[in-house]
Amino acid sequence: MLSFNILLTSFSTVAKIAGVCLLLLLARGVFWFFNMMFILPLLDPLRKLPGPTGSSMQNHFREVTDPKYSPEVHEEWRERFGKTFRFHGFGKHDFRLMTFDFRVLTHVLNSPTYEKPWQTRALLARLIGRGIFSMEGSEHKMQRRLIGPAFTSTSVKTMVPIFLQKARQMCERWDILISEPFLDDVETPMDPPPAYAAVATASEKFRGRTIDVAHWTSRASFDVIGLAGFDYRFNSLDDESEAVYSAYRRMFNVADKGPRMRGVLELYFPIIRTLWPDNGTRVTNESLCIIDKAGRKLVAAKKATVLAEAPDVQDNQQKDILSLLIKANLSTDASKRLSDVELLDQCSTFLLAGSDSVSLAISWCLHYLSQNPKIQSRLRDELRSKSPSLSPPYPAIDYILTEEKYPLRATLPPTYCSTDYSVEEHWDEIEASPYLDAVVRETLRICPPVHGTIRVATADDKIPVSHPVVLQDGTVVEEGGHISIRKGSYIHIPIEGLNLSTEIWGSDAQVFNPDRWSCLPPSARSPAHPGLGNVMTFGFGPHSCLGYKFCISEMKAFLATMLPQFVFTPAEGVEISKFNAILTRPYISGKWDKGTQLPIVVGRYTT
Ligand code: HEM
Repeated sequence: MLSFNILLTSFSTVAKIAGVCLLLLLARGVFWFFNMMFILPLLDPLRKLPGPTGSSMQNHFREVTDPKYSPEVHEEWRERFGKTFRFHGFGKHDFRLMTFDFRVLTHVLNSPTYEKPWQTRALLARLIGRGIFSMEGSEHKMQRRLIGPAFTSTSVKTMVPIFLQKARQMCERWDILISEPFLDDVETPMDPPPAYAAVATASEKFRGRTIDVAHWTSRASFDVIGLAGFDYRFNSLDDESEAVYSAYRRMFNVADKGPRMRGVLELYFPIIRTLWPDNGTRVTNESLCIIDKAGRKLVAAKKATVLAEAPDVQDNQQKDILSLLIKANLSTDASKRLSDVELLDQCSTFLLAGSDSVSLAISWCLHYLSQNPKIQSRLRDELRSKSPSLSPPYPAIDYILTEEKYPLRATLPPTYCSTDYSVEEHWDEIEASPYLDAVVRETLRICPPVHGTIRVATADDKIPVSHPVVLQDGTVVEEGGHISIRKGSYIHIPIEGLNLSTEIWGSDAQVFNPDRWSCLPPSARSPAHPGLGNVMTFGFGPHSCLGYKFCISEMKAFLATMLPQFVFTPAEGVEISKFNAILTRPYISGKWDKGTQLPIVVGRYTT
């Protein structure tokens, strides 16, 4: 009886303590909520800035991030509130900064006070590990120093044969698709589209087939980064069921659906994934497992090769990015070296950063060319006039990969080996095509695959402005003055908004006009415009895109291979829309559930 009483007393003591703890926890929660909703906003210096309002729980995420609305909304806000203003994040209490003032942007993107928010880094780390994307501070600096040399112009030039070879291979697949007998339920031969009537011979019907170009460029660019990044043959152009490729596709098909409430909850409470995994979590985990296994093998094999190599073998010659990275890693101070896991994370980073982004840029370019037949014809004429090698029937098409010059390419199909034309000559012709350069730049301007990026202030700060900001109370912060921002505030960098700003690009900013690149307005030129290549597409500052040159070269190689051979026209009755989920993707309006798609009629160009 006594022991029962003792038990009862101890139980009631424990219950009391638990009750008090619970109450304290609840009080802490209530205080946190009250503080976040009512006290902190009163003290937030951003509340003084002009900007759009809304009801207490209204957010502006759709206006800021959805490409369906963002181009118009950004322009309207900039005109109404000036270059620097605030909008609402998760509700009226959540003030966020947006700016079109390059002085503000330069400060934010260059200062160590501003970092990528932990939410962005956690989301990326879940998918691609802790690579350079999720690094900040000294760790980031160290990784950038190691990785940077693998992306110089010289290094990228050694990758050109891969770009050209994969572009050729994709064109061959398209050619086969176009040549296949037309089945009633797939496609029928058709009259040439009016803009191309002149190019079809009288006896020949224009042979065109609707091809989902986004699907094919995605496969091609994955193969490219496999070879250029790790000398690994995904071969997804031939077989899209390749294990690592399909694991990536499955994983990103989940992520590409965009943020859902569950995803946001998982970010704050990752335990949900373990306790209550849904189908998306299972698919992601399985995919990560496959990628991890393949990646470990690859890193181990590469490391062994690099270690076995004579130390005097020249860098930047016939080397994939991972080999260059391993070599640089080995020659660095042991305490600063990347571990095998970190090397693996870099591989995943390159796969994410280097495949879909470029494939989308190429796809969007084909979309704009299909809608602008005159621009398309002019580009084709330029490419065909440059060199016989750029005109069908490609007398020297096997020139591209000569084994003695490009031993790395020894792993590629033997059909691409002959010696009658050098890659250098071919590439020089492509590089010396001004209209191609303008088309590529214009595509990257008008449809940047990365729609925007975010930074968070890690300390209270004062940001200099180069354009006056009229505060809510009428006070003016003059040019050269400062606006205050407090620790924890978010800054949205509107990449697309800046690329489409009429103030920078002129009244035709939303028009696809490659000619603008022969006479840029001063506001779009350096030093007024600090972006890489005069656009914001690749950012600038210490976190700017490492793959900028890689991307431009790959795009040029693909367009220079496709355009002389094919004609692109919009698929009839299909309207294409943009969706922003990690990257800006095309889909058929009303059919987002079918995922990324960009159907275009691809016809053979005949003279
Ligand atoms: C159209 C193609 C591409 C676009 C639009 C693009 C865009 C960007 C942007 C905007 C950033 C900066 C993000 C931020 O500041 O928050 C970035 C960073 C980066 N990009 Fe790209 N990128 C492209 C292609 C590539 C390619 C092909 C590679 C590599 C093969 C690559 C590798 C990287 C890396 C490693 C970073 C992180 C740099 C750092 O944090 O120091 N990108 N990219």
